[in-house]
Amino acid sequence: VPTVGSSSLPILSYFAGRKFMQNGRRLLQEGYKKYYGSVFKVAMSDQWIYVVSGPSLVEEIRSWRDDELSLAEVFSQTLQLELVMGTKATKHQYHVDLVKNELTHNIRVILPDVIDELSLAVPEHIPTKGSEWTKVHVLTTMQKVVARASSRVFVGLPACRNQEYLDYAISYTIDLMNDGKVFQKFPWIFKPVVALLFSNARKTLRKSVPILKPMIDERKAMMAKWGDDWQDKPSDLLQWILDIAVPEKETDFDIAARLMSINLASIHTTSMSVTIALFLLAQNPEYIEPLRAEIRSVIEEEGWTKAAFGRMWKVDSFLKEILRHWNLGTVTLLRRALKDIKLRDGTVIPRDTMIVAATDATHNDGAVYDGADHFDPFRFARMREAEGEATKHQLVHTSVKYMSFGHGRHACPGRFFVANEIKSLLSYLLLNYDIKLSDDGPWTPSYYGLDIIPPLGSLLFKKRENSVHYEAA
Ligand code: HEM
Repeated sequence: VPTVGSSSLPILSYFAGRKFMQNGRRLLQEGYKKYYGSVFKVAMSDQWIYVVSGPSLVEEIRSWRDDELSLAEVFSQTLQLELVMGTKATKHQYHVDLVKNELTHNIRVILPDVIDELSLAVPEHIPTKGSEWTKVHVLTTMQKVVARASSRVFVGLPACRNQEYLDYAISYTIDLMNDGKVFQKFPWIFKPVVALLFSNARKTLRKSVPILKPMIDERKAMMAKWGDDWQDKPSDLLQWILDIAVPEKETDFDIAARLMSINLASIHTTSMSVTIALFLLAQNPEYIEPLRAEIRSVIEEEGWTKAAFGRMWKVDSFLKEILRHWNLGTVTLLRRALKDIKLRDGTVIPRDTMIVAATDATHNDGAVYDGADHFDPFRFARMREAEGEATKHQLVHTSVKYMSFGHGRHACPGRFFVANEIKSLLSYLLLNYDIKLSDDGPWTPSYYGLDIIPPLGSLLFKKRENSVHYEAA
């Protein structure tokens, strides 16, 4: 397997790995061009990653079984997940299926709650006065708003308004990443002890348990009294988890660990995407009116409903184009080989290495998208207008050409929910606020290692005179 950006010799590849943090995106694009349709490898400071490109290899990767190429095992060793979260939540991840099935099928029912929560959380976190411009740090504000709206459907009231719980929900991801950096410094034999004694994520998770406990106890009492169903039985992730966890005799810690796993997958991905969207709008004010006009007209006809968000083709396209052009990670479909994997072309991916798809390079390939290096907010809306193409170019549709949510069996199960959540939030913001750049200036997209660096500055927000009353239909 050819190497890009370094020598294969261990010491040289170590230094190349450090360089990868700065110029990883360029190296992946270089490897993609040179070895399109085959496999190349790049050095990261602690491991090699094998990169595939082209439709047939992406299809091949996604077709391997989980006991051969595993998504769950990608970070489980480096982050010592079993010790941080316990065996139950790491080994039997039924909470992922609950997102895929229950959450997705209930979007119409839970959307009014999301909208209700947003309508309270946004003015609280964007406290404008009269017609003055107010400077707002966008990423941290969106984390708080998204954590609260998402928690409304993950744990319901009152925990979704408990600031301490929300802080844990937000910090869990950051704690895990910081833990990973600490664990990396120890030989494997000491990692379990270090994880048990020093993991911040484990501490955060433990601190969330007493906050959730009264709700868990109350719901368990209702389940004991009424069985499977009762009037006003909550429709939220906590309840769907309890429906399985209680007969399985899982502990409160196991239940909290499942909730935190979903917070991990959802809060930062969503808030980063919204933050990028807001900066792009402030930097390109000409995008705002077409979006606002579309939002206003469909909400006037349909109310704040799933049907309305389904008809927002321009908003959908704008969001899809953001993730096409600046995907949150340069690669997706991350998998760890649990044994030597022999691909159809004879390439062998050695056991215990990571294999990924070159998502950013594919998305920015001129042969895949016309004018790929140009951000074209309404490209997907135009593509949908062609005969028979209306669903193929929706935000939630994945393919070998569009892998921002992965592709195949493990494609992001939260994407249907998040498409509605982001559209609700963006609609609320655009109808109620004017937005412009602050003296922090515009966002210049860049990546560190495999990840995008989201906008870290502030924007100015001003309440619009003709704000739209926000009410779930
Ligand atoms: C813009 C926001 C989001 C992006 C860009 C995103 C992207 C992704 C990607 C790339 C994957 C890996 C897919 C693969 O490797 O094949 C993934 C997995 C996952 N996502 Fe998302 N996601 C987002 C929001 C959410 C939300 C809101 C939830 C929950 C409500 C969620 C839940 C999950 C879960 C549980 C998995 C693991 C799937 C599995 O293990 O099979 N995501 N997501």
